[in-house]
Amino acid sequence: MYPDAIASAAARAEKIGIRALFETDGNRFDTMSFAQDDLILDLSKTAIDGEALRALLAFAGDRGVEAGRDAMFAGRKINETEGRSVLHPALRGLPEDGFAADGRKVGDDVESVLRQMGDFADGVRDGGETGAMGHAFTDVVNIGIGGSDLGPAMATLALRPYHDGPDIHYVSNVDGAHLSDTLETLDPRTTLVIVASKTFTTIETMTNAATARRWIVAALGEDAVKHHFAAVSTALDKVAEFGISDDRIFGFWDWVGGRYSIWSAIGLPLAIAVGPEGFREFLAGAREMDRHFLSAPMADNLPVLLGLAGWWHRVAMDCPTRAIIPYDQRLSRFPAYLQQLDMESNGKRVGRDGEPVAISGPVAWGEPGTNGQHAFFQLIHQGTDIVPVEFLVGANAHEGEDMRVHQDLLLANCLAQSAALMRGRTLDEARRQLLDAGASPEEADRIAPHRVFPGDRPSITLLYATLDARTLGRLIALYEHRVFVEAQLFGINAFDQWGVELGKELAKDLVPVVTGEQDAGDRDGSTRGLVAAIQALRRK
Ligand SMILES: O=P(O)(O)OC[C@H]1O[C@](O)(CO)[C@@H](O)[C@@H]1O
Repeated sequence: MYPDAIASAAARAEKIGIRALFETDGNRFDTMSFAQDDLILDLSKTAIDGEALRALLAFAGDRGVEAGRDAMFAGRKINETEGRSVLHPALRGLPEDGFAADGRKVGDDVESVLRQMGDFADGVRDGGETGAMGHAFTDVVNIGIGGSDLGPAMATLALRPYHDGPDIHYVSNVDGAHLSDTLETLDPRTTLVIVASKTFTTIETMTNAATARRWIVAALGEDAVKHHFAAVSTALDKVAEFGISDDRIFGFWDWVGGRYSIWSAIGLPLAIAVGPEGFREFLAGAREMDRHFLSAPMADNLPVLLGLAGWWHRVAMDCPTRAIIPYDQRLSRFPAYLQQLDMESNGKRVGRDGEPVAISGPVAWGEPGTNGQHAFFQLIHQGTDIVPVEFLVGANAHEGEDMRVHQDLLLANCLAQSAALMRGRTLDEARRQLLDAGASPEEADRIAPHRVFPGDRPSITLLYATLDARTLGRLIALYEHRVFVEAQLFGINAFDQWGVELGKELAKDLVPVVTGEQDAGDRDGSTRGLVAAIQALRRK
């Protein structure tokens, strides 16, 4: 499945452990941390040693990571099951980058939508764009799901210190509670609704959009729809049917995957929040990472190294999950965003050739630190499964000097967690500590095993100066490319998502059963039983 050199590096890693690597080389950070400008990737607290890294880099070469990357940037149709190019980097490119799909340059189209977004965002922000009764917009509701929600919602929260536009609300769930709880607080006269859907067919989004439309029409009349709605989609014909006026329709292209679309017009709510210039800085940050991915040698290339470390933990170390723990409250939606990016991309059971793969991408999960410490870190430190942790932390906070203690504590906690995971606490150390605290030898023997931390638990730290638009752009692009690198190593297509289809089909089929128009027929016994129970409970 993978070269002997990696297998022997993995066996050596199991035997030696991470703590011993630091004992033999106290300067390990110097050789195992890497940087793109002020963004630092620390791999030193993994079991990857120099030899393992060389073997992994050679494996990346064998798996055609560079060739695959070049094919993606050249606009080749690497999403073979959907017959599409994968060109999200073009959305943050400059004209001189020369991105092209189907042999046609795309830079002018991208720039023209960006200008349209910028003009509209400025209008919403300065009151030039108004509602049907001439009021400026105080609130924007983005209706979308998956890639049409998670990216802009995560980024709007992340860039809160730069948010000087109207309030932005995100509604994704078809559960009526989501829309109802949001609209309840808003005034239709001052609310703009953005319907964001690549396909403009997603049932959750279309249902929420129709309800929001009724809310606007009930308050302001049918004619208000054209003033209070905007749409982002690749399906311009379907948007027009909804009654949205042409100048409020923002297009993008089939070479942009939903979970890679934050850089497109899907980012419109973010542009309204932080302004078009802030949005351009965000794009520029991502482009910086693209250029780094394209030009840095493999051995210094952050997306390649992060991808190799991810693959190493998943395959060579056999860890089924990874935790993403931002020590940055404003990145609290980053783990959820990465779940779609990572698992919708690399959760595949067959490779590009249609043959089963032995292992695909890991489960990604997480919560911000320090909250996670008081919830699930117990398992990460002492449970029987190894969970590689990815810490993200900024050296600087946006809060003033009077709150400096918060950032100091945050940083100290982040560093403490990765150090504790790496070094652990031996039985002897635990026993000694108990004795020093006054325990009797019998008591120390009894309690010490519970206070042992095995250590040698891997973590990766991503350190940045400050969470601003440029850095957020770099971080997201880094993870996008990491997912791509891992897909190359697994041999799978990261850009389709057939695994979401079956549930959608069955849900459509079950609607008349739930409404009682059809009976459950010959569906499975559990579904029949649950439908009967729902109907009984609904009558109560
Ligand atoms: O933007 P759309 O077309 O509404 O799709 C929303 C999401 O649904 C999915 O297709 C999966 O259900 C995602 O890939 C996508 O981001």
